[in-house]
Amino acid sequence: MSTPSATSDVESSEDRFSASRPWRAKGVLARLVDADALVSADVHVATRLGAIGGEADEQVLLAIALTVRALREGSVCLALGEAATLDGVDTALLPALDEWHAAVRRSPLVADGVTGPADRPVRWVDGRVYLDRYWRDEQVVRRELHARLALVPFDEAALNSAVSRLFPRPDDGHQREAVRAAASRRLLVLTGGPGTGKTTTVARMVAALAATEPGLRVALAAPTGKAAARLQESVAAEIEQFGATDRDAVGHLHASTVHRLLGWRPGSTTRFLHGTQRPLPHDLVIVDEASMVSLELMARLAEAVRPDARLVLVGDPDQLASVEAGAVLGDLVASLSTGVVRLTRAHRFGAELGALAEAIRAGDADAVLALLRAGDEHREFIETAGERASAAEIAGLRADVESWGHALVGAARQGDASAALEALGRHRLLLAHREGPAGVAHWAAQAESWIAAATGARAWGMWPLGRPLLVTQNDRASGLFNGDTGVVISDGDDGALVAFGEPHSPMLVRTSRVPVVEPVLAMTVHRGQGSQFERVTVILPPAQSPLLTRELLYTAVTRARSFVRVIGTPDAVRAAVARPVRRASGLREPE
Ligand SMILES: Nc1ncnc2c1ncn2[C@@H]1O[C@H](COP(=O)(O)OP(=O)(O)OP(=O)(O)O)[C@@H](O)[C@H]1O
Repeated sequence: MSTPSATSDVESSEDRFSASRPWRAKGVLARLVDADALVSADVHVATRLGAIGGEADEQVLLAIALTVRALREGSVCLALGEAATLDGVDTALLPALDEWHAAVRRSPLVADGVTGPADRPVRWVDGRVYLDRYWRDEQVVRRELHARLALVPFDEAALNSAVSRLFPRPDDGHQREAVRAAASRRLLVLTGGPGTGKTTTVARMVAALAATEPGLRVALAAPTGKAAARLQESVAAEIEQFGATDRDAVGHLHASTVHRLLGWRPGSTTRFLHGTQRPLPHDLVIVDEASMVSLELMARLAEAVRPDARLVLVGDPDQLASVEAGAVLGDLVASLSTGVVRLTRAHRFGAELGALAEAIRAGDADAVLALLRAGDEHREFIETAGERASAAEIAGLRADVESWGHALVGAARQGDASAALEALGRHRLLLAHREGPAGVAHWAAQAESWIAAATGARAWGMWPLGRPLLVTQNDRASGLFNGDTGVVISDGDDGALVAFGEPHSPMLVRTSRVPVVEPVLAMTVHRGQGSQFERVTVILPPAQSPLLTRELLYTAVTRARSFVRVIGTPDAVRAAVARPVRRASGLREPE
């Protein structure tokens, strides 16, 4: 193993105390920090565990630090054999694999294998290194979900008659299959791209299962308050279409966040009221936008659903996964041979955008570029000559933002909440990064100044009329959730109100009661998840950006209902398509 690099010996005092440079890091850990392959927190966790557990072997500390990095990047564990593929990691700095495995397995910090002791902070299983609590969560998810895959008896005659009634069209085949699958096992993973009928299927599935099991207790949930509100609204609209018998059988369905369903305990984000000891009372638990559920939350959910109840996970595994570690939905789709139904027929999403999304999903960069370059009223590719778009290259974006601003400010001045909310959904500017030339901060300021110049609206002060706002914290008092968006509108007098919700049912909140908000003239693709807009412009970062992934491009493109404009270099498009996110986990591995 190596000695500290020459650069670390001549570091400036500023470097020494920078947040990313642990001053106590030595040897290979220091070199990996210098190479930006590790940050201070990775090294800190490893050295603290080493100090507590009496482990000084640099090879073990290196494995732990790289595992912490992997968690930071969304993986659940680190396969030591793949450490050399991590960005910034110089293979020459890594120990020989056999020697490395042996050192980790004999460490007093490490439980060796699935039968290893339960009181060690780190676990090694088949070449993968976990912080032990993630391994335990993975075991819970695997055990609880796999146990639900056994076939269960159900009233076939009642189900068939309900399915024929609820899905009368010949081409509803996949949706009918999904309902049968939900009846025949206690786990269903229902996937599909935007507008493929997932929510419609959920509503009709509840009705069909309620026909076979009168009195069925149903819980609907989603990872965010916004997604839960959207689920509730869509399911309620679908139920309205049912005949009286099915409507009565289903009753009123309320959707909540997964956290609230499990019984949030104040002061703890990881412990809930409901769990193995006190399971949820429901017979059917349906979780929408399940791609955003982390491993940890999925483990708590899986424990809390009664073993004899049904769990239905609904989502699009090709979208960006949860911010926290784990991509459980994707892992389940990749590893389960039963219990997964994918809806493929796009009911709403325009065919042209559907083809583009499919080409991204399939990883076919040539097809993606050809579809983008073909350009029509649904898609536009602004191929920038350099990494930064010129004024001419962003002229179309500017025109869209200005027309968006006119609609927002016009409706706001009239005090017309519905028109303001309708305008809000007309266009959204999406970016991969928060900071930098291709980041939200820069482009939001740009958009705000364009709107101010075009409309004469003031761009300062807390509540300028027409300003779009994003709620950044859940607030029970006002019923607003992190991720909700609204528009400042006139109260008809000298003051302002903020309109939230949907255009057909706006919710008006006094400015004094509005929770923590920020202007939302542009947002990250991550933030845009769970929402759709008429027109979307996505500005890609340089091809080298680590955030530029297939899931990012897919999520951005599928936020558009009718038009998407991609601004960037062809290299950036190719880089995105070529880089599916690989989140390491043991869930994909056979048992
Ligand atoms: N079997 C069907 N027959 C006719 N229309 C349908 C059918 N299934 C879905 N739709 C319609 O297709 C549109 C999209 O359906 P839905 O909202 O259920 O899709 P989704 O996959 O949940 O979309 P998203 O991912 O955006 O939430 C809706 O307008 C819905 O009414």
